[in-house]
Amino acid sequence: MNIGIMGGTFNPIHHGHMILSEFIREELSLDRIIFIPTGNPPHKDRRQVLDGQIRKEMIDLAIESNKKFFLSTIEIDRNGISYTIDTLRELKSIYPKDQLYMIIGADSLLELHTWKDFERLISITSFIVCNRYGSENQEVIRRINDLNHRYGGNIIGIETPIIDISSTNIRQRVKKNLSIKYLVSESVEEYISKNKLYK
Ligand SMILES: Nc1ncnc2c1ncn2[C@@H]1O[C@H](COP(=O)(O)OP(=O)(O)OP(=O)(O)O)[C@@H](O)[C@H]1O
Ligand SMILES: O=C(O)c1ccc[n+]([C@@H]2O[C@H](COP(=O)([O-])O)[C@@H](O)[C@H]2O)c1
Repeated sequence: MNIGIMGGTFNPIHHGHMILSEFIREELSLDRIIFIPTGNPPHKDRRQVLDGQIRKEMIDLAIESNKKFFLSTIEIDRNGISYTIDTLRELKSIYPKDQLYMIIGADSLLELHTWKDFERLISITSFIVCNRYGSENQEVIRRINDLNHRYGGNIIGIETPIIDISSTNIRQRVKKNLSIKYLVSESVEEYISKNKLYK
């Protein structure tokens, strides 16, 4: 199987994540996409991040209608900070015969050199990079070529639609009592409202 791994804080999951995952799945003929919410995210202020169980429940709701979308709680279930190198090692032992592709946005690519064991990570992982509003295309291409050349990486840039949605913006809108309709699924919108999240 060809499997896309969509890792993220998902605080909350939004239509940017969903549209890009489906786009990449189709473009690369992937058999499935596995969403992996971070337990304790390495590069984010934990005080701003909702409990893993709540973020997981929102992902469950959002992906319910797509049979090719799956959720894994390996990072939430693991103690300590969720490093991608550990997650990929675990996934490779679960899926030894399958091809794994780690999907990231261009903003994450520009920070990749700060990730744990990044040289090793790049040499053992195929990355798919999506365009992101605010990340300059030429810089992204230059960075991909440089990492592939210097570290023997297999980083592939894909021309994806630019979708200017972020979890940060959604949290800010909820706080200001502004609508988040069409930014997240209806089920996630209801869940956020019912549980008074991000107030
Ligand atoms: N609109 C988007 N376009 C392209 N990539 C995205 C988009 N939203 C998220 N991503 C990518 O999805 C992955 C997980 O993102 P994450 O859950 O942190 O969402 P976010 O919207 O970036 O959150 P926050 O605003 O809280 O930083 C990251 O690799 C990120 O670059
Ligand atoms: O392994 C690391 O050091 C590392 C540092 C920053 C981010 N990541 C991963 O990158 C993915 C997107 O992260 P984020 O913070 O944008 O939600 C998610 O799977 C994180 O676990 C991983």
